[in-house]
Amino acid sequence: MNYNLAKEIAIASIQQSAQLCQQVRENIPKAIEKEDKSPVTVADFGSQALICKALKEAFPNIPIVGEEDATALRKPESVDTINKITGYVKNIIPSATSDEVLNWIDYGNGKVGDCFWTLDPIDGTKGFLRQDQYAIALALIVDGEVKLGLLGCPALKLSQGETGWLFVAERGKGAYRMPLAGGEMIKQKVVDKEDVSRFRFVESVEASHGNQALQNTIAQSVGITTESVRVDSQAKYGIVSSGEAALYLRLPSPKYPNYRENIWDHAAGAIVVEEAGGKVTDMYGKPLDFATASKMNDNRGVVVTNGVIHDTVIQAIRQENN
Ligand SMILES: Nc1ncnc2c1ncn2[C@@H]1O[C@H](COP(=O)(O)O)[C@@H](OP(=O)(O)O)[C@H]1O
Ligand SMILES: [Mg+2]
Ligand SMILES: [Mg+2]
Ligand SMILES: [Mg+2]
Repeated sequence: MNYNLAKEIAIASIQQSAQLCQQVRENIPKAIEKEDKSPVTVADFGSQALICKALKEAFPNIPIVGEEDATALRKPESVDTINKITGYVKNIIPSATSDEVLNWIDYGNGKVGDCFWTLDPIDGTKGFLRQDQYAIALALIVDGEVKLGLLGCPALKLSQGETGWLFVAERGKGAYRMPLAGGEMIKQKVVDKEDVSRFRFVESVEASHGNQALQNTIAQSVGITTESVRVDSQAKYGIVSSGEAALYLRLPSPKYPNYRENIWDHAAGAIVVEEAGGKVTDMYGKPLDFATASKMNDNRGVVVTNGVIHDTVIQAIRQENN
């Protein structure tokens, strides 16, 4: 597999998708409710259409396991929505028709296998709707291992540089970030233990996506006394990978004890942190399973660290659970 070509196609399609998402955001999009009651917007669909089209044209035989699906859009009552999505896609691909856009979205109905992409066209839809953080997350998984991961974070501002970053990581070749609009690649490195000033922890904004009380207890028990930084989406992985936080905790919400994490919510972020020297496991220290299904049925929670504190965090979680 030519990972350089894959990276190039992925970067270009994420940049296109970020343009569409930002255009939608300027027009204050409305949430559409999905069957599972979670929100989706015309940007989620438009982003999935653009990225799936680009990937399928370059790699026709590699399935794409994407979050969204066009079934609901094919219903007669959804004609306004699909026309709106196609309008935004046409700003990027003028020749696009609604039928093509529906088919491009449904390229994302691929199944996990020995080589597949997983795509979250907008991770953090609630953040996107709130005009806060969101991420366009794409990963390539080969023989059960994440080989490539890309995170487009159009609204992310770090301690230096402009707003809008694109994180790129290839297994064994390090993690980098570049300005989303293009520019120099900056090597990523997680925070050292000594750098206490950046020894912060990040967690979701949405209380229902984690266990904020327990997350704060665990963070304090490993010496992080500052308030948590609440951020939507896998931008949290970009922040840990940039060395601007030491820990991202995502413990199961007591309200949804049977919830299982989607692979598209973590695959890209995981390699972006691992290739910057960090570590990503579930709350028991088990590796995340990106190979078996689109949900990580045998994992509970997610722990993301700078590596050096990982075992201490897992130990602290074990103690709290006894
Ligand atoms: N009860 C729950 N526990 C954990 N994650 C959840 C959840 N309900 C939804 N999510 C996931 O949380 C993701 C957003 O993560 P974060 O909280 O870090 O912003 C959502 O992705 P989408 O926004 O792509 O649907 C969704 O998949
Ligand atoms: Mg969603
Ligand atoms: Mg998501
Ligand atoms: Mg999503």
